[in-house]
Amino acid sequence: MAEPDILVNFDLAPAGNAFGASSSINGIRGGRWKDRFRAKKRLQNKRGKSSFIDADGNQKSTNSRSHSNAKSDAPAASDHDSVLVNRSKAGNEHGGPPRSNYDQPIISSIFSSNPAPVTKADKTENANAAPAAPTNAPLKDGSAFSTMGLAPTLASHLVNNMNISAPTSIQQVAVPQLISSDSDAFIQAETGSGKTLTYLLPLVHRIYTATTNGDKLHRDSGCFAIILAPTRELGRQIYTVLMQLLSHPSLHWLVPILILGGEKKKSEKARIRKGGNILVATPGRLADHLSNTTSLDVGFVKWLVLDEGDRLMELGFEETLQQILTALNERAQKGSSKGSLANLGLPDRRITVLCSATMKASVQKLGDMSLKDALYLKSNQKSDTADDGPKSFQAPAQLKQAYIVAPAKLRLVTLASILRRAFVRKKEHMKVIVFFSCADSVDFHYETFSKVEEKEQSDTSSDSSSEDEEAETEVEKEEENKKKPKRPNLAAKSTAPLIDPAVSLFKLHGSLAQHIRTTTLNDFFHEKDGAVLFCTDVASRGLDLPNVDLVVQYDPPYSQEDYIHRIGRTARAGRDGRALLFLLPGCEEGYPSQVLGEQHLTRRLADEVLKKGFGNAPLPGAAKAVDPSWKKDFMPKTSGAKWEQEAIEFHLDVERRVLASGEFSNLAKRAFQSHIRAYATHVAAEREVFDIKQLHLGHIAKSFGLRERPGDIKVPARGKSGTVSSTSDNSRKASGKRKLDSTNINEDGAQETQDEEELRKAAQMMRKKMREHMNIASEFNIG
Ligand SMILES: Nc1ncnc2c1ncn2[C@@H]1O[C@H](COP(=O)(O)OP(=O)(O)OP(=O)(O)O)[C@@H](O)[C@H]1O
Repeated sequence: MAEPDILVNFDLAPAGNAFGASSSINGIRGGRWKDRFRAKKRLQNKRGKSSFIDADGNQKSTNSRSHSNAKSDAPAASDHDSVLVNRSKAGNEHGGPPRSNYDQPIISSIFSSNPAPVTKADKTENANAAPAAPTNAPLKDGSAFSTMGLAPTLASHLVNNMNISAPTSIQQVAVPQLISSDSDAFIQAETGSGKTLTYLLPLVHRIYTATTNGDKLHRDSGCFAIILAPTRELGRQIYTVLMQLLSHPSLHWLVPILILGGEKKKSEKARIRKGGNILVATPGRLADHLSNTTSLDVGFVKWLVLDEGDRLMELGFEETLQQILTALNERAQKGSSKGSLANLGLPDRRITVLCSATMKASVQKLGDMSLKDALYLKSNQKSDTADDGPKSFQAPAQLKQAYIVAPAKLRLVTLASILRRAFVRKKEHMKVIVFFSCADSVDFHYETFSKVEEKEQSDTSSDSSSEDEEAETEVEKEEENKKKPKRPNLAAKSTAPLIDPAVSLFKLHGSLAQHIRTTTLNDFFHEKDGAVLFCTDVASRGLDLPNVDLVVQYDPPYSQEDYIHRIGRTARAGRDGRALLFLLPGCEEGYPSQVLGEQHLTRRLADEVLKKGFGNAPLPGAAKAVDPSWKKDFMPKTSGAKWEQEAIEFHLDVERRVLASGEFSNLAKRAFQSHIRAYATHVAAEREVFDIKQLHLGHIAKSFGLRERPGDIKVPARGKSGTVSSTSDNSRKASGKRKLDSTNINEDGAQETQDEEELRKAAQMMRKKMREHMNIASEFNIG
């Protein structure tokens, strides 16, 4: 059938604009506009012609079989970088429109009409300057764990079995204090400075020495410590470090328990019944067990650690934390059913330790709620460049921070260029993390860069707990697992031919089922070849992933604290690392000075980055979008630079995939919509820099491979296949809440804490912006 399905993706202006006459198309008169149009298409097909739409929105026609006529029909080579593409070269991977429609050429114009940066790069900056001396590394001044008051067994266990020979600065300051004092404490130190061991070592030391002071304790003696983490991933990581610490034979009686949202409650209950001495938990699930699990004995709890304090507050755990504190106070007054543990050398009162790399109002509020006469413990190590004034946050000095001002339409190709370059010199063990503002955008970009045909099975259902009958005990669970067929590898993992075929691509966000999140992180952690992780902020806090050399913030963070935590996934424990932030030309260029002030960021030039990424060999696994013979006649006369042409081809290939596949197109539309919504939720203090009114929605849509006018983008309703609603309809329904990774937030029992009023205003602004664009012609108003 010659139905021109492709045109449903374009906003056609009234027929008169598109075809030169409102009542006659190619001399065909009368009847409905659609019928005339179909007749015209039939005529064209008979003549062996196909049509294309140029970047200025004009319908053109040319002979697709004979190149001799091509020049006369084609648009004159324009000063902008449009290119004619024969889409028949591409496969129809997702069951898109019929192939005949796919043969129509399209135009791309990513290098035209881009706003120029409003600020100039500082010529004196040298991005290749040697990094400063590390500020979060183990000390090299002869400091040793054995001289810090730690039990010799523990100190030698660290050196001999955990390969940790010298303390970091914060460990040197805080461990002796926490061993000798019963005061509450607030530990503030840079990302990757070893805060986990800083609070674990003193409490394990004190429980260990208590066993040598009096009666032997055992797993049933009660819970001595609770460690709360804001995310399940972080909870699991803390638990792993704790297990390593307790793997010494003299400590094997000390049993840790992990209880997390998203895990089976019944098996957790069984573990709690068996007894455990140190509990690592997410707040929502702990509150649940405190209310419903009678065997959870917290009458003895002597330590409460609140890791990533600000994040705990941000995710809306304030009320839950208050409940937990109240429950712990009540149970402490009642005492434990196991009797008294007096005179064992454990603290008389419960010590609360609050931990964070950043200090902001929410941490102070949590401190007010939970701490009493607390010690403020911070690292002694100063960076060569920083002054001594109080800091709300600071990045490790050796971390090289940079930003790039990339126009919206060039964002995708710039990202491709950066990722490709990242693996040129080294692949082994090299890892990159790319942060996006929302789960939909992660999904879209993951799909864009993935090798679609060979993608491994990935399950995106959001709840894993309902899929199996819950096992009563660990033993029963084991038995059940043996009977079950082996699960395929469920990691959200793929290969990345558009970066490098040897590189693996992973994705992580809160809408993935818990078992996929866990497997994905685990696989990324152990990946020996090059690997890239596309993720939301679910991976920004506390995660300790080895060999992360580069952190890219493709979407800027929601606050300066998020910035610090995101870049803190690299340059850990004294290692080198690089961080790159994407900004749009215009008001966003103020971000480094207006928001990050204390940090020093060098500027990288978008052109230079693109040249490096696209100037050499074509992307290894990329399908070639442009038929060379067409290219000869129609490749635009821009600067003629190879890198520009390669970048255009890369982008066209993505646009082509969007046009060809309903599924991929829906992914792109959802991602675009969620991206805009997310943009509207930047904190009020930063809204001058992230001003939604300045966004060019058409250009943003382009970076998602979309060619429609933003107002015409029909975003499919989630879960109701076949039903679509326009972006503007959906945005009308938008709550405006920053609930971008909802599973992560809600399953753990957190509520929104963002100022409702502030968010409502943001949503209003976003809706206004969308309405404005409904009626404004842009380059997407084709026809
Ligand atoms: N004394 C030490 N010597 C060498 N490596 C260490 C030392 N202490 C901790 N590490 C390692 O440093 C890395 C970072 O530790 P950790 O995750 O505790 O940092 P953090 O300060 O909590 O970071 P974040 O603020 O990002 O959560 C881990 O891989 C850990 O094993």
